[in-house]
Amino acid sequence: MRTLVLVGSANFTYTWCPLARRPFFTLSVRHRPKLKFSTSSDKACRSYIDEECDEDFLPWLEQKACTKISSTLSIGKSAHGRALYASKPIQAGDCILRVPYSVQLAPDNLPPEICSLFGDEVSSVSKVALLLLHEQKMGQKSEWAPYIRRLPQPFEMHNTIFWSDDELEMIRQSVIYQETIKQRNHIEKQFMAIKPATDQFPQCFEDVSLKDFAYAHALVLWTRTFGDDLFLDIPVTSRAWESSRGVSMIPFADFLNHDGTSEACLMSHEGKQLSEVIAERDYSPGDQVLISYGKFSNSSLVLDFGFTVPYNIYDQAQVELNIPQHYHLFQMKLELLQRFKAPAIKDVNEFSSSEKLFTIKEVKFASKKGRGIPQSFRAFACVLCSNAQELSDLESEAAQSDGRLARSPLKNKSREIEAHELIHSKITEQINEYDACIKCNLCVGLASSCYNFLLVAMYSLWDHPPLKTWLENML
Ligand SMILES: C[S@@+](CC[C@H](N)C(=O)[O-])C[C@H]1O[C@@H](n2cnc3c(N)ncnc32)[C@H](O)[C@@H]1O
Repeated sequence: MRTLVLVGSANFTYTWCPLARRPFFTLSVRHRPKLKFSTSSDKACRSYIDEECDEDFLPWLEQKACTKISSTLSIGKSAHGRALYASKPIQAGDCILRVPYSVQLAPDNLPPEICSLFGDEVSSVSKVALLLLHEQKMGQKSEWAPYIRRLPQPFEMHNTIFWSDDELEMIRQSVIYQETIKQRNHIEKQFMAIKPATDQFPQCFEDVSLKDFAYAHALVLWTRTFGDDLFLDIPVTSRAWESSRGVSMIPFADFLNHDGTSEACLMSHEGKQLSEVIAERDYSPGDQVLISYGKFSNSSLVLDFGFTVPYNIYDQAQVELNIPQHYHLFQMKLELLQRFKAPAIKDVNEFSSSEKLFTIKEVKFASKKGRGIPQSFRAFACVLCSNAQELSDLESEAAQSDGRLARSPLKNKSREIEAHELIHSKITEQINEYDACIKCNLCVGLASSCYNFLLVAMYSLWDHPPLKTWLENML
């Protein structure tokens, strides 16, 4: 088994925008934590505290909000940057923080005279990104200065859009590569769309380059839609969450780090006009409080947040299966697959869907839950391996049942085995590609997590009883 290494710890460079490097948030001075070496009994649980941040940030925010935001959390330093720690005992069910909408940064905070110049093509993410740039330009005069100067510096962000071309080359065979290129193109288009408006306000946006905008945009990002009154705030990238006001940055709450296994998350109450976190377990003073940003695979995490986690239960891999033109009965197979297309299954980690791209994810052995090898993947392979008579049998069987191909095992067992051998060879091919990445010793975290879930997916084939012995011999 391979060792997992966090991608976020690698030393990435920024070569996407060939522009002069300068700090994005010029106000930003990330202070080293002043560690307390108290002789009192609270020494152990206060040594993590970031005094500079803890002593003035929350009082400033509470004064601005005219309400208490948290009485049980302190701002501290962790291996993953700033973090929130329990400063008092917390019990499961306690509300640990409440941030009113009035102190969240949303598109409607942007001056209306600027906002009115934007067309529909300018996303709310871009508007919040511009708001950050605007506040940054105002420096100490900004009413958000204490927040703005604590936002990460470019060198602290490892989202794949900031990877160099060489670094991206290492993940060329992964979907993250295409998604990264898509994100870069999207940001460039958004930058072109806002430019005519920002050019009219040189006092606010003079010298704002594509690179500056890209960093601000990466701090905010993609939107999702939610229900009515109470809903989950899903972070749309490293610091922003979505609410009815659109994408918003939620000061203080955005010091919370991610644990994919945590049940706690940031929730928004439309009625109460606030976002809050309820503790899902007890905490002792000094414990770091983590929430889940969502059910994200490592691919999603590295793309949108710039980090991966060592063992990610939401990891999945996408494997492509094509019908080569020279294949026996090519046209017939193509038509059959198009006519009986499996319904698209979408989830938060699926970047792009194609009838030829199949998502495989980990299955739970004991309960036999989980999707493992998707039925549509097996069906595709069955069609590829079938002769004319078998294709016609598959067609009438699908027409008579729920319209899905190859729902039951093929009558010809050796044909079924052949289909699974095809799946096996495709997965092996992909494992070998990732293996090449691992050997290059640069993209270890990402590649090895893909390797693990591909292996697990192969094990899921064991659920097909006739193939169990064959697979046992193979593995
Ligand atoms: C919402 S912010 C959390 C506060 C952040 N640590 C800070 O210094 O301000 C999200 C960022 O924190 C870092 N982060 C959060 N959870 C992490 C984890 N489990 N592993 C590594 N980095 C993490 C990543 O850089 C991520 O983009």
